[in-house]
Amino acid sequence: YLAATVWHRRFKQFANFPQLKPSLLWGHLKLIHEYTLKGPPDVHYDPVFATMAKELGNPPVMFLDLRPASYPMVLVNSHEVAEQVTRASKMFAWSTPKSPTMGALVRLIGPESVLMKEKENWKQLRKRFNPGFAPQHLMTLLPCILDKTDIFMEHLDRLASSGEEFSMLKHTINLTFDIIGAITMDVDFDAQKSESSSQGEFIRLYDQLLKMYGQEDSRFPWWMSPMREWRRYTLSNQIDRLLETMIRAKHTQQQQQHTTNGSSKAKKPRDVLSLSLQGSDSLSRALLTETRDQIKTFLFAGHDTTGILLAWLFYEFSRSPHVLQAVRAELDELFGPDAGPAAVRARLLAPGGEELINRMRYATAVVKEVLRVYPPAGTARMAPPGSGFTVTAGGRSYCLDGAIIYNCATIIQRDRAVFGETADDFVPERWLGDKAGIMSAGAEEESEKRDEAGRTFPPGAWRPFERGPRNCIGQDLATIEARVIVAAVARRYDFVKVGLGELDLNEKGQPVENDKGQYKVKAEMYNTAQVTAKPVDAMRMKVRLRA
Ligand code: HEM
Repeated sequence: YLAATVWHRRFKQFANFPQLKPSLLWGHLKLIHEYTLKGPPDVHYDPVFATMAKELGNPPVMFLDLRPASYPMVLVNSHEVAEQVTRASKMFAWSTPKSPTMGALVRLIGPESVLMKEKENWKQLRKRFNPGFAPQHLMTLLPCILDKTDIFMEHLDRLASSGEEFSMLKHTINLTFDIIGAITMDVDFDAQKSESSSQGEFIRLYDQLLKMYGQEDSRFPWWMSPMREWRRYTLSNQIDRLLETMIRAKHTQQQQQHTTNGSSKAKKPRDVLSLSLQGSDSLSRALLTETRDQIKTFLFAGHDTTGILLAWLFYEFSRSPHVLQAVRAELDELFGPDAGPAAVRARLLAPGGEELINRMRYATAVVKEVLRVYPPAGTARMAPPGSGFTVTAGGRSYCLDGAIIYNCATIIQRDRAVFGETADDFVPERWLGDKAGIMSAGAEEESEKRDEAGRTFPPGAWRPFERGPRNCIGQDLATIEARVIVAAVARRYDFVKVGLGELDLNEKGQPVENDKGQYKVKAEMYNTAQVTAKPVDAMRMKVRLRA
């Protein structure tokens, strides 16, 4: 009976899906391992899956049997199927439920996190926190983003004068952590303090917790390494206590302001936490836990992905001379010839400054292209077994019940059928045909995108923030942040990659352009998996002050 069951599950249950031949004992795990060994051993699993899918002729969905290590998985390679998974349907009013594998993140984001909640519970949370991420509100936070960017530039100035090599990702992640801390809680976490000894207790603990989520740490389930799980648990608990103290203090402060000043006179708080606590006279245990876990989620989701976006963006500046030139020309036109931080700040904070961000058309296209080529995150869903959740692709129907459904943004956003021959290349110009709402990734009613050559892109083909009701709450924040930082930084520094991705100079020591207008590099950079997809060497770079 056992043998028949295993045989059925392995070879019959998902037999109608395109797939490479599984092994009876290891399903596709052995094959994934073999394909991984064809490239660098620490490469992210997305390119490995992409190679496997290519072998099958790039089907819209591909089955990967991860049993006994995990659930069986359906890899979604087509934007049409991805849309069916993430849109609201009769069966799932707020799109297909999240995958139980999200539970691996529980110590980072908390059990009550909006990322993991479903149905009404999720809807209430999203409603409660949405106002803090509305674009008009975010624009009022420009001074805060600029303050933190100034500190980032102080570091870059110092590194430029010393000529040292450094990790760009570490710096961008510290910058985005400081920004998200200020925006969500109005707290200065001092993540950008150069001496780690002078950083606060919170950053120290948080840093330790993040370090426990490396590629190796996440490869095996918790019961195979109970000590690691225990350490995560204790660190997470310590972080929870600190956050709870901060939330209580904020609540008390709000209550006091309310009684002493009267609501009309009091300076209106702008941070996400204060906005979400408004109208809550008492802070019950349940409200405290719920709020703590959302703040924890925002801190994690809001810094890691945006830091990665910036690191890849500066990498592209280092090897795509025409892109950097076009960004600088646009900034000269919009912000005037003075590229100094004070001048950029003054222009952004003057009346009409916010409008400038929306007019950064080329820089916006660059951000969009970075997110297309190097998406930091994706979504994994699962329809309950027996629910009959079915998608159609290429005239065939596939029932996805009981399998992890992984929308693989790396594959979807490099689809040749959509992006043509240049699908793998970095070409920001493809987005210049977009109308004003270039960043409106989540707007379902959006019309098709058009590139300069008049080619159209279906809106679902660009999904770094995912789409549908469960799309990213912080997408406007991330893209506003990125554009403000580009405005401040792009004309001040030249970026030089060192190590992997270093330029391949000619005998005269000059960079050489390839036929795509990019400098040739000695070896290609790639992503590794550390919860999200991160540049493998944490983006080793040098910067030079521009002459
Ligand atoms: C470049 C930056 C970012 C990228 C690429 C990104 C990507 C994503 C993706 C793919 C999802 C869907 C996850 C899933 O379905 O499991 C998501 C959800 C989410 N993101 Fe982001 N994100 C970014 C920035 C931010 C920022 C700045 C915040 C700020 C708080 C944030 C907060 C969230 C939250 C709370 C969710 C869950 C939304 C829900 O389930 O209702 N993200 N993000």
